[in-house]
Amino acid sequence: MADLLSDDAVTEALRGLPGWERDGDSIVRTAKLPGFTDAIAVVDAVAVEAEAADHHPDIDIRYNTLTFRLSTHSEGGLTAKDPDLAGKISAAIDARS
Ligand SMILES: C[C@H](O)[C@H](O)[C@H]1CNC2=NC(N)=NC(=O)C2=N1
Repeated sequence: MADLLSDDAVTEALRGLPGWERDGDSIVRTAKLPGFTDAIAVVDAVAVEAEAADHHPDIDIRYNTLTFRLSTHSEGGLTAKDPDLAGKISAAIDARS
């Protein structure tokens, strides 16, 4: 169980997450990597983080461009789990950009 974030809390969290935007009940980031294998390496690193957090992003893979979408399905919106994992996804992107 995790509490839904207020609109202000979401705005505040996104201030510390460059590249992430709110889309309704989700936060979303698209990132272009140098190539396909870099993109897959990011997905692989994110899979490890997602399993550790028991929190899983929707991932769209288009050649070297990844789109991550985060929402807490069990709560029907955004909780602290979403910006937490967003930060880890951004670190995985930065490490391979
Ligand atoms: C049973 C398991 O803990 C749940 O299904 C987890 C798994 N991963 C999840 N991921 C996301 N994004 N939202 C959830 O509510 C969620 N629930």
